[in-house]
Amino acid sequence: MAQLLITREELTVEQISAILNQLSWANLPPCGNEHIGLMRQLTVNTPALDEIAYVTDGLATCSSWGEGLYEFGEEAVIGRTSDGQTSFMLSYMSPSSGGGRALALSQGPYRALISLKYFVDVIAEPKMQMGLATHDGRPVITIGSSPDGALEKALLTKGAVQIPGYQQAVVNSPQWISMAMYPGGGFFQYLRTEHDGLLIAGGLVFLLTLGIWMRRSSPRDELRAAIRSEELSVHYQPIINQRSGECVGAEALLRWRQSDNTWIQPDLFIPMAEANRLMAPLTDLLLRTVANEMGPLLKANPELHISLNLYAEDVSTGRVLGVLENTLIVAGVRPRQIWLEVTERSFMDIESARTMLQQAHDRGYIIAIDDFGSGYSSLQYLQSLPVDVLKVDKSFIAPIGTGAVSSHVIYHIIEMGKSLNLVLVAEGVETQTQANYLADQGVSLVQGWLYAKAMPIRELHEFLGQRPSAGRLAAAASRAEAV
Ligand SMILES: Nc1nc2c(ncn2[C@@H]2O[C@@H]3COP(=O)(O)O[C@H]4[C@@H](O)[C@H](n5cnc6c(=O)[nH]c(N)nc65)O[C@@H]4COP(=O)(O)O[C@H]3[C@H]2O)c(=O)[nH]1
Repeated sequence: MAQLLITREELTVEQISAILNQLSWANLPPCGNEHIGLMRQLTVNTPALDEIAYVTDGLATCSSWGEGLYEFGEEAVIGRTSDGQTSFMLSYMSPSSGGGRALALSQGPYRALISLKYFVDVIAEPKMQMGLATHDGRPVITIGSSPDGALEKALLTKGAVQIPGYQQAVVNSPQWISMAMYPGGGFFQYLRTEHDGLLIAGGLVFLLTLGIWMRRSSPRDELRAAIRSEELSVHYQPIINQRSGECVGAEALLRWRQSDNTWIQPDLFIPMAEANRLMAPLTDLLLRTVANEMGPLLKANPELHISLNLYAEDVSTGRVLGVLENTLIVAGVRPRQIWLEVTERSFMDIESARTMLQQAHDRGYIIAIDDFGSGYSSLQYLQSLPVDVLKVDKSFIAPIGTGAVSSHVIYHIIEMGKSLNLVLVAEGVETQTQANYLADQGVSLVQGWLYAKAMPIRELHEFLGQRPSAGRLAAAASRAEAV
């Protein structure tokens, strides 16, 4: 886990430094429409990033969310990237993004802000404590720390001192110290306290085994092994028509549950898979699992659809079309029940993307643009590609009803979608206020925790059975399975 936290940190810093370089190279007139549009597009397409601000003399003159002056609170510089170009500081989000604490990456006049909450999402194991500190032991983020301050003490000693009553693991990188602690005695403590003799006698064997285990259990190797042993599973998040209350489909989302029952979030392991060329096997696993688990339900309910996330290379190579044929289509699912979600990141090679999406569209699949941002280039893509559905990213839904500057952006996105005759799906709907606003604007397809979180297939069957108009879906699926 300590290694995973550092991996997330390093991948995030690498990705965001590249974004800041891109902004500097673009050299656009500060705070003009094009400049704000580019900052917004980069923010929306980068899950880790909450906001980019353009700063002069400690004042932000504009940000991804528009114009408007605001002052940064007291910031503390805590380190620099190895090339010295980007510095890290503990900072604050702007008032329109909620004002919480943030890690800022600063390069020239740009400040990229990442909410500290982002790093907390790494684990879902309640007893695990985790912390990230600067290389000299100053805590930056702590997760689940206990009142005895054990985690903070361990971080200050850079993990050199073993805190009684905990198992602890520490990983050092040139910039960071990452620590994971678990209460109670574990295997290592048992060996150390009770069986010193055994430890010495077996030391050589133990170290050899540990060496092999450590080599095998880098996060990358664990992910590879998890894909091979199908340790990853798929959860399904319902998509609801809020006018009729019916569940019209579901989005398939990958989940990784490790052998110690820790859940790892996709926005951590997917970048790791991308960096290690593991995305193709991951997509194959997704499609196989969805065909097995949801195939009968979809076959029996022609009106129900499944939304699948494709990654950039799935789109540029077109390889995924063959995999779809051999999995979902063989299982009797109709192409129009399959929505392929693609993000703007897939359009780096726009010509290959256009060819693949056109082929997919011609075969009857529905093309959805995911995590849609409102930059100028987005509109350009929308007009030139065979797109049917626009999935409005949750970052545009969250500000609805808060009075934040960014809350107006959603209105323009909806108008744009309507003018292009696209079906709109709002993602990340959490409150009734958001749902009412969307209904008033004519957006009927919604997805979010207000209705349901992503769930395993068995719970999806129960969910469908409980919905008044959708009970027939589950019943029909059971009949189909029985045949
Ligand atoms: N705060 C909040 N969040 C909500 C709410 N409703 C849904 N979400 C979360 O929003 C994400 C929606 O998926 P996405 O934008 O496609 O974003 C996905 C997608 O880009 C990627 N991903 C997940 N599964 C796959 C996959 O099978 N293949 C590929 N290529 N990417 C995947 O990982 C991203 C994150 O997935 P998840 O962590 O499952 O996070 C999911 C979902 O759990 C809500 O009301 N509030």
